[in-house]
Amino acid sequence: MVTPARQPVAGLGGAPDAPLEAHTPMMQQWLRIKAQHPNTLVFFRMGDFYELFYDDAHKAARLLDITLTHRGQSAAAPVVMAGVPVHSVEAYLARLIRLGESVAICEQVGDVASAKGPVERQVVRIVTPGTLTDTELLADKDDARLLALHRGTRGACGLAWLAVTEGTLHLAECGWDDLRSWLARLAPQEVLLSADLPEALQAQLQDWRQGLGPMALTARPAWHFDPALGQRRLCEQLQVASLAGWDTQGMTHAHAAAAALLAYAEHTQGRQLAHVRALRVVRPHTWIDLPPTTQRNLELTRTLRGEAAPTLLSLLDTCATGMGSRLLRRWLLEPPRDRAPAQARLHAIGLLREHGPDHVRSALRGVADVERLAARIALLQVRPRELAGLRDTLPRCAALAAQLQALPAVDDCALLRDVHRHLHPPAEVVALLQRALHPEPAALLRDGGVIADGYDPELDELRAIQQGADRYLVDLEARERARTGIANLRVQYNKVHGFYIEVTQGQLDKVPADYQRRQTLKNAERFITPELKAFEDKVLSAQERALAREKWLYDQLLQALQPHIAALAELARALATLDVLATLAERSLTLGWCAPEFVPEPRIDIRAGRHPVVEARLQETGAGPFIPNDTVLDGRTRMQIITGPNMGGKSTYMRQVALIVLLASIGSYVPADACRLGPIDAIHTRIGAADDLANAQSTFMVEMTEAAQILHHATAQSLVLMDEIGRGTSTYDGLALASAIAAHLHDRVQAFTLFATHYFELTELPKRCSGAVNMHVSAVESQGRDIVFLHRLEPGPASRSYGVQVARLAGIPPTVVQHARQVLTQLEQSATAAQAQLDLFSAPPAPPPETAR
Ligand SMILES: Nc1ncnc2c1ncn2[C@@H]1O[C@H](COP(=O)(O)OP(=O)(O)OP(=O)(O)O)[C@@H](O)[C@H]1O
Repeated sequence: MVTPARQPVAGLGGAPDAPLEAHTPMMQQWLRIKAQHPNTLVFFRMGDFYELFYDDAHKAARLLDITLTHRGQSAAAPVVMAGVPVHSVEAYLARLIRLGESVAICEQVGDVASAKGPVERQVVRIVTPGTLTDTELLADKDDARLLALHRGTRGACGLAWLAVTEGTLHLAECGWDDLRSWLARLAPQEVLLSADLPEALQAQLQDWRQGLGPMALTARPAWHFDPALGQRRLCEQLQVASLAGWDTQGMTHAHAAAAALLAYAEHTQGRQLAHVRALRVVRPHTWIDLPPTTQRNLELTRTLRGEAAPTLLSLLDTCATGMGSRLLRRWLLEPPRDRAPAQARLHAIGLLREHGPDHVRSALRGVADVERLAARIALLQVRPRELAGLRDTLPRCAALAAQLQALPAVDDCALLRDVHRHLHPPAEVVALLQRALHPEPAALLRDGGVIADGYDPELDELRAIQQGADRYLVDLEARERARTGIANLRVQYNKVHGFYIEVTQGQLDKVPADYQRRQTLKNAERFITPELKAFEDKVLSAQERALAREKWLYDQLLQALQPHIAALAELARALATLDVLATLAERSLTLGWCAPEFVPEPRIDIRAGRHPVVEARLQETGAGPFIPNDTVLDGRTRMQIITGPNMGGKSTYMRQVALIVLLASIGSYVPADACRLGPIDAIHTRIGAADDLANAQSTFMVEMTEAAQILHHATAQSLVLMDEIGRGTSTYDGLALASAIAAHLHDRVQAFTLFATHYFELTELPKRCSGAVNMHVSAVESQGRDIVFLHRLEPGPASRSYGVQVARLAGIPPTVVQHARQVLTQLEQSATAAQAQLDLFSAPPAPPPETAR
């Protein structure tokens, strides 16, 4: 029995639920394919269009703003459909991917001419936000990262991630509480989770997405997350007998995640990832912690408004290649705690600075994206022109290697030596590409003209037939004119009718008997002769055979390149590393930065430090010079209580310290005259006030949640920035909390702390706390009332806050300002009287007994 047709939203009927047999053969084919891809939009190739049916069509029409139509009947109901033209599919895909959708591309793989019933179709690849490899869909500077998350027992999480275009798998384990930080840092476009992850946790992940940018969540069957399977698949992937070399025994949660990750990546690409041969295990304390709030507040890769510039990354990224830009972003977000890698980078940057990085940078400009190309070759997706780009790039690498070798003292620099070693492209690949590829190949393989002349005798012969055709047709025309006496007889070709001889009306009486009529026009007739027909068959079949031969040769070429994928991936890493090092060298020279020095004892000692982004903006706008400031924090002085007027530069100063610490830790030069830095394990920030309305959290709640996280996680090796904590509530509550938090950070946590506040009462803290000092940003009043910010950090507390003066500058009406002045005077008088009794920094009371909680 046929089940009643579903009524789709737009009122157009559809019958996807009817039994299969009730459908037309083509819709049966679609339904079978759709059943295998229930959560994915199926782009079903029909001639020059990709069509979507039923619910997919409704969804696509809504998301892409394309027309919903219906055509014919299947299972006694009209077939609801929407389509996009094949030639512009990339633009539609890009839109869907940005919206977090996935698309299964289903192509006609059978022979249209010989097919009985609908031509055979297959899903050839699945395009998802986390597995993009297409150059058109993926910006040069962005990675598409796929992460699989496995939640094990007691909140332990296994993570496995990769960028399909990159070739390195990563594994890590963390607690559920730290997961958000990991997600913020790794910024995956797509997260795979087990379908049986409890709903509450799924909801939490959904919530986190609000603050973390676009991140699609894709549920996968629970059995895909199998640790034993993961271990086996990792061994297969890395082509090793055991994972002992990576010391991942015991990382069962990460193995489980890897199983799901690899299965999904292969499922979407339709093949094994032959180019993914490297594994990196990230241990919990490998990187300096940069919680999501820190990444946001310091505007590392995005401004507070979510824009790409001006940020630290946008200031740094003058990389010559997309590979370099992507690596630089990774360096910035993954600063190692171990100082050895930073030392190595600093050494290399120093050398490049000495000899001018410009020649290396100009040699890198225009170099093809070897990293992505290696992946696309491995996935058999690479296009002819991309391969031509690779062919033209490879010889340049050898020239780059020669340039590097010419640098004096390069042999003393381990990192540059390593780069140099990998800058030699496999000679076979260079020779093969130069021989096989046409100097300027067509964009698409199906157009032909991709394989070079002289590479394959059979192809050359087929091409000779086509090229000989022109000569032959001119000869034939001359011969027929002579034979028939028709002077204006013409031999021509069009796509519909093939070759023909055209004779005008007035000459028809001269047409010989062997001319067969093909077409009648208004003023002429078109004919064919047995000779021309035979010629036509030969030429057309030569053309078809040449195209088929080119396709076969191209496939052979890709196969021949497969053994060299690993070498190309190494080459790509070397190019990217060199690009970033040369970029950091250039930046340091252009912006006047210095090399930091690492010391084993606790210390943040910065001379004449600057905020690089604010400084650049001041320079751009011609708004005066940036005033540098010193910072001295060490084993004895661990906390600065910073006071001073609004707009005085407190936030700028605190952020600049954090940015300098971060830059030094990634091995970059820093915006200062000198910088000595001890070990650092985290940068925590509590800055600004942002309502999290989406999560129903008030400004104050957000403030306290962030402060709580810092108090729980910071250690004596952490840098903590606290900007105006407590201002989200009543004055007394705020003051009480701010003083208790400052005391806790000083006494218990002992983190390096920069504590900016408008509560003057907090300037009393250094009297009791020997590790704390008062600092203030200076300002002076000029001409009686106007305030001039000096932006200089000086010892001691600020004498006043100048809030009313700043309000005046901001344009508050004079009567209101005057009123405020009067209120302020009264408040100050009564506060002086009350202050004597208040002891904010008496020792905290004993904690309540355990049972009382
Ligand atoms: N060292 C400096 N040299 C030059 N200009 C500076 C300096 N520091 C800050 N400024 C300028 O002053 C502006 C205000 O600085 P900032 O936001 O750091 O002040 P603030 O003391 O934190 O203010 P508020 O207390 O209102 O948050 C900055 O946008 C910048 O243009």
